[in-house]
Amino acid sequence: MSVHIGAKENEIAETVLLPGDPLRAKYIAETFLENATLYNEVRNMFGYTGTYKGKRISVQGTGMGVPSISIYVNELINSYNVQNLIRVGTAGAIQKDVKVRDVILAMSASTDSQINRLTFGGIDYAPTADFDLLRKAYEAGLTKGLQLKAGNVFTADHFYNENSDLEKLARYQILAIEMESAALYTLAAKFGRKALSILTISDHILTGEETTSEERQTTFNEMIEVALEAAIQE
Ligand SMILES: O=P(O)(O)O[C@H]1O[C@H](CO)[C@@H](O)[C@H]1O
Ligand SMILES: O=c1cc[nH]c(=O)[nH]1
Repeated sequence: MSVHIGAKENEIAETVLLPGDPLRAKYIAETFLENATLYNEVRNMFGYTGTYKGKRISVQGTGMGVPSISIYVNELINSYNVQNLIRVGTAGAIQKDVKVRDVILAMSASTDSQINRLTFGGIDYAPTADFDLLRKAYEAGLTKGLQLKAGNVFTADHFYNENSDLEKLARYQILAIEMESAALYTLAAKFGRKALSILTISDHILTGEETTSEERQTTFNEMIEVALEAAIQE
């Protein structure tokens, strides 16, 4: 096992879905995976492995924010040799034409996190999704009759931030705000793995419209199905 994941060697599949909320991991395993077994309960950050349409898939909660997801992604890659990492998260929209319950694909992730500044010094590194996974997810969406939006998201260190200039971010075409993708993409690049964030809009920061916490924990099935359909092609 690794420091934060209690799985034995080979108990985690090479493709892993990554929700922030561990109860969303439980919901995904119980609703979509066959023969799912729980491999991690450390810190209640549930992780399961099962099969989807015959392909072995895992789902691991990551917690909220860059430091937390960074721990799980590092350990999944370095201790369990995970190859494909697909975040299935929620985000707050800041564009008028991005609506609550829309599913978006994060092509890239801008951030106010210091983590890449600490890594790269003066360089503004651009965390980017794996194109092949992005293409597969987009096509899975088309097959389901969804025209998924793809673009730049903002990975924020704050959930509550009175200083952020959302109008400016919107003007520069940021679609939505969340808290993990920049770290996921940077770590996947560092270790030569494939990563993608698929995000359901849980609330609209401009209009105040929001989903319930129960919905964030469960449902959002379109996002999960798109992720699983992309995952089984890996
Ligand atoms: O729903 P998850 O995947 O946790 O994602 C979003 O929700 C949390 C904030 O409520 C942050 O982790 C943010 O990125
Ligand atoms: O990080 C997040 C996630 C959902 N909604 C937000 O406003 N921020």
